[in-house]
Amino acid sequence: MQDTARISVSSLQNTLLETWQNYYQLTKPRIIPLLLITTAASMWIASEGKIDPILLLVTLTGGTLAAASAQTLNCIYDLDIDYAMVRTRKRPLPSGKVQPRHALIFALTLAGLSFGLLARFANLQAALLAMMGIIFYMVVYTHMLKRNTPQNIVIGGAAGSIPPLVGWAAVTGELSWAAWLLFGLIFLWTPPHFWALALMIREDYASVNVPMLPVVEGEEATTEQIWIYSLLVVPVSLMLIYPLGVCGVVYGAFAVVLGAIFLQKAWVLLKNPEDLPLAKSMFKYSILYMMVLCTGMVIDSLPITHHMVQACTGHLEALMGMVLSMS
Ligand code: HEM
Ligand SMILES: CC(C)=CCC/C(C)=C/CC/C(C)=C/COP(=O)(O)OP(=O)(O)O
Repeated sequence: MQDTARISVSSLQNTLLETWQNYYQLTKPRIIPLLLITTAASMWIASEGKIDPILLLVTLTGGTLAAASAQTLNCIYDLDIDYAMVRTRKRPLPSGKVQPRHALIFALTLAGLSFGLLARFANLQAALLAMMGIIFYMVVYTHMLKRNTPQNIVIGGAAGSIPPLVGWAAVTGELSWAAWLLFGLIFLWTPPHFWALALMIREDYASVNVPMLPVVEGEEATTEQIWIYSLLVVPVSLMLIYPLGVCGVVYGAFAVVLGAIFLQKAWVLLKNPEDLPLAKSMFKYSILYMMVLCTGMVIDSLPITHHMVQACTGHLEALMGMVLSMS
């Protein structure tokens, strides 16, 4: 009797774990951490390094729920092409592990929880922006653009640029030029990020008639576009320092070094458009770039960083004074 009970408890545990894993995978969980890093960086800048930990927790939780809802809705809408593409056919919906109706209830519940959490414990602006992210991603990118134009991810990239707006609004209740610059930075970063990947999986997209740029215009045109957007990303990343003045020299060092590597990779890819390992390297670096750049924003915003920079500046001025007095 006891053995039977033990077996049924164990099988129930396994079933629950498997169900959790299936719904977890529906949310495309590996993408969400970078969305949250851009949100957190925005919050640290907006709060000038003195962030409220509860507000940070609430906003990142609300952002996670919203992104999870958006990605689940995207999986429901794209069930047909996800089933056909090699890269996506093992996802929970095309593989039949989760039913679309249950996924829809899951996604709408996540969106409701996100809105409630952000509206109650952050503010209405952050909650509405998170919902805007879901709606823009689903209506503009997934429904209107993805299957119809090679500019799909350029315009649709605005969805993935909304998280820092949510973070900024959560801290300040409004959207300043700096918030929109962070939006613009991710907006311009998205094409190099995704088109480098799309170069590697263009046959997959061609098999389901999704007009990604490499499918429609080929590798050369795609690597040219990656180069052009990369040339825009780097100066825009420096605009946080000048003219906006919300980041300082520490962030500047991150932005210059990371940006130089970004441009170098984009340039080499431009000269070798059919080199898929280079495309893979560019895709992976695009993620590292955004991750470390946002880390630089956070470090730069900390009060201790400002004190250290001021101390160094003071020592440098004293040294310069000594050198000048000796000459
Ligand atoms: C329209 C805009 C975007 C498109 C079309 C896009 C597309 C993709 C695709 C297809 C993948 C491969 C995922 C997989 O096969 O499971 C991917 C990976 C990834 N994306 Fe993007 N992406 C976009 C914007 C963003 C944004 C805004 C971020 C974060 C700020 C982001 C972060 C990531 C990360 C971290 C990965 C790696 C996930 C992994 O390691 O498997 N993406 N992206
Ligand atoms: C505030 C808020 C919730 C904003 C939304 C942020 C968000 C979910 C961005 C997703 C960007 C992305 C990875 C798109 C890929 O979709 P795809 O359909 O091209 O990818 P797939 O082919 O791998 O399914």
